[in-house]
Amino acid sequence: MLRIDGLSAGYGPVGVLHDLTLEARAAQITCIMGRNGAGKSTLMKCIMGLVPASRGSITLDGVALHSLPAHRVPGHGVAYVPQGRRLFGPLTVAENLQIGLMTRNMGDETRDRVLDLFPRLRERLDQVAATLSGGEQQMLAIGRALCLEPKVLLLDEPTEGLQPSMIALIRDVVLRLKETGVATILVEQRPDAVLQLADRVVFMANGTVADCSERADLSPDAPQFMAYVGV
Ligand SMILES: Nc1ncnc2c1ncn2[C@@H]1O[C@H](COP(=O)(O)OP(=O)(O)OP(=O)(O)O)[C@@H](O)[C@H]1O
Repeated sequence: MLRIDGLSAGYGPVGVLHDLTLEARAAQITCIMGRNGAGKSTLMKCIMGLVPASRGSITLDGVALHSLPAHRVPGHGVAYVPQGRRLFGPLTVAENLQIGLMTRNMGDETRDRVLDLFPRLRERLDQVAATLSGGEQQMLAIGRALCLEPKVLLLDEPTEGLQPSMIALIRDVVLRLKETGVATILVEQRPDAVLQLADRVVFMANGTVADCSERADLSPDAPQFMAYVGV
């Protein structure tokens, strides 16, 4: 289980996260919602060690991630698909996947599992990543993350700007990963998607957790959506 306790972090003197506490459990999808600037992406970066914690702790099954250098966090089974995907554009699909595989010394079996989830990538292994469509790039970004066989998967608005069929595909993949025990933290702004996917919904405001609800306790007109997302 990923535990975040009393986390504060920011950029230089600017504080963004304040005394934030949450858990992401294995085989659960934890959705993070909040208005623009609430600190959702900063939280993801902090878990990955890309933004240092100034207070508090982030632990995964007892390992103190907050005291590791950023390049060692993925090795502990935490994979991150940032907003904007950040692929290696000049490299091919196969090379991008290879970089994911090498991070945790995974082999052909893992690669095959990922390509089974995204058959379109299998057809395009030699294509340069920068020439893929937006949806294909997102598949590759998620596929590369899955090449780590992660215990925890961080997805920052993975369906932003995608067409409905691609959104449905990504939703199905996230649900299948849940069945395999992955703890997913999904930043998502659309209540309909959250209500389909989430086990728990964490609403952030001003860099901290303003509300945490079980999905079963939320309906499409739940006041939290209006209060913390404005929809
Ligand atoms: N590199 C940075 N340097 C300084 N301030 C930053 C930096 N990145 C983000 N911030 C600030 O941190 C605050 C939180 O930003 P963050 O991107 O975490 O919010 P968010 O909830 O993900 O927003 P959005 O929904 O718009 O993506 C914002 O006020 C933003 O301006």
